[in-house]
Amino acid sequence: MTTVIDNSSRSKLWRAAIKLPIYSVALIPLWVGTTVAIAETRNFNSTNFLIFLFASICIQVWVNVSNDVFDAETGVDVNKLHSLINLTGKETSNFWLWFGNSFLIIGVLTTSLLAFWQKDVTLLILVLLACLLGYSYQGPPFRFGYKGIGEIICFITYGPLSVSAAYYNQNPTWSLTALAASVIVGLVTCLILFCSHFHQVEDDLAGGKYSPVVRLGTAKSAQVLSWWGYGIYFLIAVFVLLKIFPPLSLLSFLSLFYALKLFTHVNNYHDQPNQVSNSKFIAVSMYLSLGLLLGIGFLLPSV
Ligand SMILES: C/C(=C\COP(=O)(O)OP(=O)(O)O)CCC[C@H](C)CCC[C@H](C)CCCC(C)C
Ligand SMILES: O=C(O)C1=CC(=O)c2ccccc2C1=O
Repeated sequence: MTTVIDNSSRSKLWRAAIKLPIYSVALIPLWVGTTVAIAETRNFNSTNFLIFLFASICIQVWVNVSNDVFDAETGVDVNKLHSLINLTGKETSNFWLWFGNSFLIIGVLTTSLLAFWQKDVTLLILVLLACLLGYSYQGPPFRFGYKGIGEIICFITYGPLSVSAAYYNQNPTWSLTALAASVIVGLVTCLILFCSHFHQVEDDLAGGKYSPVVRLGTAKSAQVLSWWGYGIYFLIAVFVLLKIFPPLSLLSFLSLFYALKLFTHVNNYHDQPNQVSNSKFIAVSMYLSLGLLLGIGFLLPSV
């Protein structure tokens, strides 16, 4: 059977393929790491911030484009109409691979330039480590995301590695507050990835991808999601009690509005792919509001 796609559906598919909301994962670690550094040093290097933001966005383009290329090879994306490869044809795979790789090269070169100016390779090492782990999530021969350990990689890369890199880019040393904040950012980022698996169980199983949701089943995964989410707020409260975070970090609790919406939605529709497919975007709203408010909580006491 041939699926006929009209122009307006096609432009919707292209918008979905570009995944604009997902680019928040390149912004929030940078925002949180930078606000902790500003709170501790009362200095802000806007040039370093903007250059690293540019590098992070380039690297995120590579993550997204190469994911579609690698997933087309295993067949897990056969029903994902907004995969770049399904939109433009299998023969364009090599083009997209190199399109993505050029963004990776630009991102790494830009980070190298920053490291060169700072006369310190730490930033570059952190970013290279994140990229290597990012590749191992989706690229051959590793494809760790297919083995159900993608969430761990996601936590390390978008949490401790990215937030520490952003902090180090402003203040070349280590900080307990930045490390604690990176744990929070990492845990919320994994929550987005976890939510993205609910509607893909059938295709993932067929393509040999054993995501945590495939392994646990959707009902148990929905419960895990709620515990995981509440655990994040509990951890923020613990960091405040231990005085690692300022009391104003509790502003991030306002994001509970999206968190509760997410937990209810996924618990109601975990086994209905059409209904649960938007949970990833509710998770992005929770992530964005939590991350932005956490950063504001760090900044306000130093204003
Ligand atoms: C592409 C990713 C998830 C989507 O995967 P999946 O194929 O399961 O879902 P779809 O079928 O819906 O597409 C993201 C994977 C991210 C990876 C675990 C880690 C990447 C790390 C980056 C290189 C870190 C960037 C650091 C920068 C911000 C300094
Ligand atoms: O396309 C996706 O589903 C995701 C892409 C992506 O880059 C990312 C990064 C960090 C956490 C989750 C996700 C996705 O879910």
